[in-house]
Amino acid sequence: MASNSASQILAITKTAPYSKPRASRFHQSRKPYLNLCCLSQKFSNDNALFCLPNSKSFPLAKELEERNSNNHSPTLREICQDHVPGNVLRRQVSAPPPSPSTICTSLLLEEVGYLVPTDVQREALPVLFSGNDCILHAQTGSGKTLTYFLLIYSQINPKKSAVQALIVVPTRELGMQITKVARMLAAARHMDPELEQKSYTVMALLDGGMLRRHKSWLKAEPPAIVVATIGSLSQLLEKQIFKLDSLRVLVVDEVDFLFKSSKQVSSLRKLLTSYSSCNNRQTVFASASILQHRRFIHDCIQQKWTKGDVVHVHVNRIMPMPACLYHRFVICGRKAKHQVLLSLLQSDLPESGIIFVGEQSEKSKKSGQASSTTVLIDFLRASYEGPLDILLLEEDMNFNSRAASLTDVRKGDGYLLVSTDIVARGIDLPETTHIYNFDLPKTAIDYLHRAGRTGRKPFSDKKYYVTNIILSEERFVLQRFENELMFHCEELTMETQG
Ligand SMILES: Nc1ncnc2c1ncn2[C@@H]1O[C@H](COP(=O)(O)OP(=O)(O)OP(=O)(O)O)[C@@H](O)[C@H]1O
Repeated sequence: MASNSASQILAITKTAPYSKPRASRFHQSRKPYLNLCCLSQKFSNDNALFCLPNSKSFPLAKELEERNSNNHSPTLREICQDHVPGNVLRRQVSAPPPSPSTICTSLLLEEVGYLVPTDVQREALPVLFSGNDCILHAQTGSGKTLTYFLLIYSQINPKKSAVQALIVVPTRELGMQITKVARMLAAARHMDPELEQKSYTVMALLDGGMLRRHKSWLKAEPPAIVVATIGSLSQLLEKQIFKLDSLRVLVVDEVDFLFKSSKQVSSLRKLLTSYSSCNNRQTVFASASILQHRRFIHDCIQQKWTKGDVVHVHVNRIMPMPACLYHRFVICGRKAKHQVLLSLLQSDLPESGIIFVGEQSEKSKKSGQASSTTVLIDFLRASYEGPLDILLLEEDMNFNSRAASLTDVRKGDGYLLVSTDIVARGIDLPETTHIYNFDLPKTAIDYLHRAGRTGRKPFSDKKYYVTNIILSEERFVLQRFENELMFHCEELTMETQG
């Protein structure tokens, strides 16, 4: 994928009906000046995280023409430029005009093929551009990240030396992914004639990072955007290494996960109320799963985590699980699980897959037993003869090895990633076609997020597979997940059953 990116951008641009570069007339003409060389250089390094639709399946110019002639629903760019008159939000408060950087960002998205907004983008962007706080509650893989970045890039000023946007994430891995998206979108500044000299700086303040180096950077020249895990962020805020006085947008991604975590919740509350005030910023909470959302919204207002007119954008409320996922289960004995997985891999021929394994208990660690992940990896390395790379990612690995696994996954050669729930939240690996629950997750919400690591191409009509390898006594647990999340799981019978 990475090696194709430059040619994809060029291919799309050839078909796009754009005029010659006229930077000074940019705003009147609404036709972009796109520094292709510069963009293609940037994308060739970073795009592995951002699935670029291929130009053949995404005929931009043709689609634009058709949409223009058919009284179409708005494109992403139009939403950003016009704030969509007559949109879902009726109580628009004095909406500011779209900033050049919002338009540039949307133009950049269009150039890489992101023409049509996803449901959550269509519903939430007008709300966000109107200045409201927002709870983005939409399926996994539905494009919530871009939604809040379009808001961020509409609000921040690269000429100002202060932290203006903060994105809080639960894991280092998700933080690294979001930082890359932020940096990719920052490339849009090259299309804005007013911002020639200044760039949007993005800092990743993540657990396991080099905080000492970050401290000097924060003091010398505060970045416009910070992506942080709550632990690292709190350390620096407590020591007053930097302040959030100029904060315009605060995003808490995977908000339900962070509020559920006993380690992180008190720091999160402090961030939301003591280090900055909801009256001075726009607050965005995002997740595919917000249990008891009415209660949560009530708490948001009561505790002043958000302003009183926070809008709950809830997409696909009837069906929390993406419709493109096809769920199956195989019942077998404990000892046959490895063999069943192997047979599934041989018959499914995944393009890439993630195999979720339960975390090792403290008791089993203390007794010196090998973890299930290690046993499984050893088994696959000895028995799997297919073309995919077998990789491991789990909490107990050090940060460097974790980063190396993710880099290998993103090389694009096809992978079988054996992992614990550490990759279940937010990680975007669009090449994943199959999920295997080697061990069932503990809760329905965990099932939803694990399953959501596949089916991450918003407009694809492909089917993606989630397969559960269970013991007969676990059938009722899976049934409970099915009822709670309203999906159907089909039984698969296999000859290798033990
Ligand atoms: N308008 C769009 N057109 C095409 N692809 C898009 C669009 N918006 C987002 N995407 C792509 O969809 C994929 C999923 O997006 P994203 O990671 O934001 O999902 P999410 O809603 O945050 O999911 P999760 O809840 O699992 O974190 C990404 O690869 C992203 O590049």
